[in-house]
Amino acid sequence: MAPVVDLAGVSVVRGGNALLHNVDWRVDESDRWVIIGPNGAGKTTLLQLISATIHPSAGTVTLLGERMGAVDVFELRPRIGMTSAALADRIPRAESVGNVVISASYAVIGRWNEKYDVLDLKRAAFLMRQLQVEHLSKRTFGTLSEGERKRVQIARALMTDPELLLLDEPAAGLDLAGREALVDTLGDLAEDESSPALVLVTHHLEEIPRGITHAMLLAEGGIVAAGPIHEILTNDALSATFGLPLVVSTEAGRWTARAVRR
Ligand SMILES: Nc1ncnc2c1ncn2[C@@H]1O[C@H](COP(=O)(O)OP(=O)(O)OP(=O)(O)O)[C@@H](O)[C@H]1O
Repeated sequence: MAPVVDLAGVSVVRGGNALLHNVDWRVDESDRWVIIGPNGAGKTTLLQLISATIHPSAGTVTLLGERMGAVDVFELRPRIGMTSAALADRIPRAESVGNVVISASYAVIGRWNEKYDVLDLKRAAFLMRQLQVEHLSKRTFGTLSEGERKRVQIARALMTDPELLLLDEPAAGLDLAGREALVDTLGDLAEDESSPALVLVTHHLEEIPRGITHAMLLAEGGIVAAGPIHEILTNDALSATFGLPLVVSTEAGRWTARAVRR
């Protein structure tokens, strides 16, 4: 089976600075990855690469078996689902939740004059049920809480039945109860074998859901460590990534990190 993501010797340079340098990385179909790193590490740049949004300055990026530069990105993008704060900002606040979700099948935000078939309507209803927002389908996006908006965005990202799902800081800005509820839903998604390959970016180990199989630690545009999560999230590797002594612990599939008291 071809990898879902295959990066070889990838660098991204802007204004003479290497935002990413010499990144080699492979994501397989059954993988669920978390990418962790401090502000400015290059996490968003990496997601832009693997969502076919930007091209590398050097190296090769192969997504879903298609090499970037040799494929029409407009054919590739519907095969990749993504949520991020930047995409959320583009959703019209007056649009209904049902329309926000279903309009992804036409790669537009919000409904215009498209005709949806029964399968589209059924899939949108199924996803709203899965993300527990079915009762909100007639509400406008602008009236939702932050936690409800995150769930609607994930349902929208899954609408095209993508082969790769990218979640950029899905739990950012949620209160404790909202975070725990969303992380639990993401755990169900990650543990479901029928889910697409998953790549989730976060700053906080507490936001890693159950079912995540792999971790990448990123700092200053380079990979500090990447591989099976229990081999990667060690005190030493995490301390090196964030530049301070940290202790990592794990219980019942969840992770925490705290600074060592001097
Ligand atoms: N177009 C650009 N030109 C120059 N520098 C850029 C450009 N875009 C991003 N950068 C810089 O590249 C670095 C990596 O940015 P990126 O957004 O990928 O980091 P990040 O890990 O997602 O950070 P955060 O956790 O704060 O969101 C940052 O220092 C940023 O200022």
